[in-house]
Amino acid sequence: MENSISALILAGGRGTRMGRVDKGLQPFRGGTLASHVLQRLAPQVASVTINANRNLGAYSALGVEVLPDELEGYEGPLAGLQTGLRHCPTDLLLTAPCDSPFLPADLAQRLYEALNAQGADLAVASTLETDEDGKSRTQVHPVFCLVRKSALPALDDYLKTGSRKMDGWYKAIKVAEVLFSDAAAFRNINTLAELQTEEEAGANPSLKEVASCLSGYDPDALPVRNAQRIIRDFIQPVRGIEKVALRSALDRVLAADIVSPINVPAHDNSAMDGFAFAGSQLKADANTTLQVIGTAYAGRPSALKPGPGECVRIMTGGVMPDGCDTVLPQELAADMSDVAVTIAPNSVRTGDNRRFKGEDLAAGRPALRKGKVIRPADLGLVASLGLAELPVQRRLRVAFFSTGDELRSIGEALAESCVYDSNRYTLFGMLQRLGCDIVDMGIVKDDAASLEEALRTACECADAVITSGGVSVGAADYTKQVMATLGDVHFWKIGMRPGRPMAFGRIRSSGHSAYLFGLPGNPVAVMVTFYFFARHALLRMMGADSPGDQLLQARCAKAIRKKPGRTEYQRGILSTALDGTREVRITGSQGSGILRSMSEANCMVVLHDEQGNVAEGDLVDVIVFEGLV
Ligand SMILES: Nc1nc2c(c(=O)[nH]1)N[C@H]1C(S)=C(S)[C@@H](COP(=O)(O)OP(=O)(O)OC[C@H]3O[C@@H](n4cnc5c(N)ncnc54)[C@H](O)[C@@H]3O)O[C@H]1N2
Ligand code: MOO
Ligand SMILES: [Mg+2]
Repeated sequence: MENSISALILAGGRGTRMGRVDKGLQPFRGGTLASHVLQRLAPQVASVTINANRNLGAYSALGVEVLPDELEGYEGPLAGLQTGLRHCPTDLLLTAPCDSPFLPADLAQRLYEALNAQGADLAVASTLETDEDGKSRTQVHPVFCLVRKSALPALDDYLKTGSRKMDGWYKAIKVAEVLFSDAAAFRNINTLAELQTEEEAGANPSLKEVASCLSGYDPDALPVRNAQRIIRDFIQPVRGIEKVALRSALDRVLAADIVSPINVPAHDNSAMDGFAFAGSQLKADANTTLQVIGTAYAGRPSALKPGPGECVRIMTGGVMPDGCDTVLPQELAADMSDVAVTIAPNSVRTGDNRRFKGEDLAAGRPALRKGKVIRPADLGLVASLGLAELPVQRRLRVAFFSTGDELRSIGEALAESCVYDSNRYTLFGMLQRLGCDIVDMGIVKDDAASLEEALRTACECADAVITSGGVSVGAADYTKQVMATLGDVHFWKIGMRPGRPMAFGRIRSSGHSAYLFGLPGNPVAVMVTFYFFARHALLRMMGADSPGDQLLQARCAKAIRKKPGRTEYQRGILSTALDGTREVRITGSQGSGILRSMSEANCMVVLHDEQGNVAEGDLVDVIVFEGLV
């Protein structure tokens, strides 16, 4: 379908209601209105063109073709459509105005289906609107349409009559109307005040708005990648920067670019203990003998300036004397004494063994980028710049508790049919490793009042709240009910194993808000949902660059059974086989209550949605638990 449709963004208006500004170029949520429309349309069609009558260069900068109206004088959207159809590279043209950044992700698909089903020339979107007196009526949105290129002659004829009304033209062609359920997706931004309001709302979009960016969002059958995408788009980084002493910055997130105040190294210097000289003196086919005029030590400035036929004895790190560009390591000398050195042909080339000023870090250039999680090498790098402190993002505060009447804490007697609470300990470990400030709220009984109180307290004291248990369909679970009353929370069934049920959203209490991760109760499911959803989200909240999950491939030592249609995270042991290749085997039983499978593992085997059974010897993706840094 996509191949037969190209899209046209209508940006050719005067922007009268916006004070004659160029609407499409108004800044909006980190881009412009037009760039948001482009982002929404591009995945739905083969190519996108913009119809604009001014600032053509600024529109071209979006990387698409820009066409002005062929009719002169800002003649409205039909003039844009005429130009678009004339140049349309496909049989079908989809249009949308430049001020509708929320347009549906399935606009092309739905219009296309209706166009074909009804054998129409044009399919147009409509929605149900409620009047002030409470009555519903259909609102047609003529600028959101899919038109056959073959309708161009009819449009040319209509425009020749002098008429310019979108729907006036419909009399000459066959039109299909398509009812969309989400009226909000078609809203356009007409005034600067509306733009401002939307900009502010955009800082905190609702989960529904974020989820609507994905076509076919179904909370009861959500692929892992879609859940990850919604979480990523919904989460906003927290604000707050502190300055800490260099050593305390380890594992923290850098809050600003660090620009090098100096060159490292500060001077050209020698990489070897040996003799420094001008390489132009080297003879190609005979020995070169140079007189030694003195010694340059590391850290001791010298004014030595060898002339023709001269060199300087130099130590590693010693500043290269004026006029020298080459160092002969002393062990390569054909002959040497305190006063002279002899260099055989081809034992060194001009420029060898010289380290350049600023080759590690150049003054004025960023040495480290904002968002980096500081590692040991970074501490050393910052030290080499002579900086004693670093600006880092404040630590995230994460509150968590376990839910379930069957849970007991360490130290309590284990009554019949009860289990000790292990989830708070795995969560503690995972959060500690991420560098969060932790608020452990213990075990909360499965009754509505206790759960509400716990969620409110957590929300008021933390940036994120993590709970475990009670998100499935069990009869004694109040967790979901209470979560739903406290904010914008969705309950998902994710296409994965373990970790199918999960709650995600944002809760509010007494003017505070916090992101909520309602993880499933099973101990392995808690860890898997933490690693593949909560962890990325928390890193994003911290403002950290997160490269995503780093997958390696390993040969499967034994066949694994796997159903296509869901992502499985099996616990594995990665090792090096006798032939030196990487090999992985599964840690026994993979039940989501078997925490031992996690403890014995050193990696996670990721079996993707589309993957089926894995045969012995097949390559599979794995994520290792521990890295070097
Ligand atoms: N009819 C259905 N039943 C279940 C479904 C389903 O789709 N339909 N999903 C299953 C899956 S998958 C999971 S995971 C669990 C999730 O259930 P809950 O989030 O409601 O969790 P609970 O019922 O409270 O607990 C599940 C299990 O885990 C043990 N648990 C809970 N918390 C802890 C803890 N802190 N430490 C140790 N163990 C804990 C709890 O005792 C239960 O055995 O639902 C399935 N059922
Ligand atoms: O999420 Mo559940 O642990 O898959 O069994
Ligand atoms: Mg349950």
